[in-house]
Amino acid sequence: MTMKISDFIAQQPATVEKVLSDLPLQIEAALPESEPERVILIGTGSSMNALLAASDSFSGLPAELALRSPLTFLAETGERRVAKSLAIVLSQSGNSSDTIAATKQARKEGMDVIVVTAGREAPLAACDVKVVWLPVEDETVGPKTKGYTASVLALRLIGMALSGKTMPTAARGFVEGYAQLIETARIWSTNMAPKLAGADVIAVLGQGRHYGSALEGSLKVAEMAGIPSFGLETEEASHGRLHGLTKKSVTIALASNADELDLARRVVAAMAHYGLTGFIFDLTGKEPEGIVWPASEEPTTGLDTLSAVVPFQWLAVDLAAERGLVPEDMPYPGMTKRLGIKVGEAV
Ligand SMILES: O=P(O)(O)OC[C@H]1O[C@](O)(CO)[C@@H](O)[C@@H]1O
Repeated sequence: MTMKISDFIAQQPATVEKVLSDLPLQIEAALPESEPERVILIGTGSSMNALLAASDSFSGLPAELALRSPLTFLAETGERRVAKSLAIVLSQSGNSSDTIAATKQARKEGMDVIVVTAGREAPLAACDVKVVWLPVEDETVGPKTKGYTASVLALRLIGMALSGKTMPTAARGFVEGYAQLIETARIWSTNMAPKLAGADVIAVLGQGRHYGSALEGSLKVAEMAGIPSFGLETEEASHGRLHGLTKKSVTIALASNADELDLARRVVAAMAHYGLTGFIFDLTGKEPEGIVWPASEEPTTGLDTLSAVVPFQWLAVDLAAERGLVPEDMPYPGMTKRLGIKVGEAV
């Protein structure tokens, strides 16, 4: 039986449990012997979004932190060769050509490299690197959902392990709330999709780690439902971008604390004055009505980055259906192959 994206979305609580139980040992075995002076996070597309969503878990390290797309990494020279560098490379498929090239280059320069991937047969894992395996190898569709979730969590665990920390056992309580979120967000999306299917643009705003969530949420909508969609920092959006919206546009602003909520409320209120549609996903509260977010963690472990994207995953599937598209196919089948961005069989 062919698995659908809706199945993968629903499997995410089980994926989170598997990552929490299986990956810490793999990560311990993959860490370099000596402390790195520089950590470079490398990935593209959904994997770049996951790196952005998890990068705060590396910020407490004494090492300098850099985040690079594979092509930017390949084009750079100099500095990174001198310090003891650790490249952490994420590719959910293990088939992205530029990511493979960047990995080979990092090894050629003598860097320690940890690859995070689900692609057991893919060329990336064969690059003489340490590998952390994401337990999502059956997700062979282009638009990833549980692969993204597994990636963010794996990276958070790696960031913590590099700082000598482990995920608090209380984090396991998150899974229950997360399962409830998957269900409530599904119902919310079923109700909302008919109202949003005519949008000319869906903008997703987020600040801090949720800039990554905003990029990922908007990527799902674009690649499954074919609606122009983009992610922006909420702060950036308030500096001119809102003028590019129309009365047919929809903006969703993520907020994960009081400051972000204040900014999101100001943005949405200003938009409403001009008849522009905007609403808020308050990850610590009760907005939008119907979605039950997992209880906020104190102190934060950043697990809300797993929650923030869930309504967008469902919305992308439902909007595709509303527009007569098959989400697994993406609006322009064969695009990846034409772009030449993947090795092997690409959709
Ligand atoms: O994580 P990977 O497998 O390197 O893929 C990166 C990106 O490539 C695509 O498969 C196609 O661009 C995206 O859906 C994905 O986000």
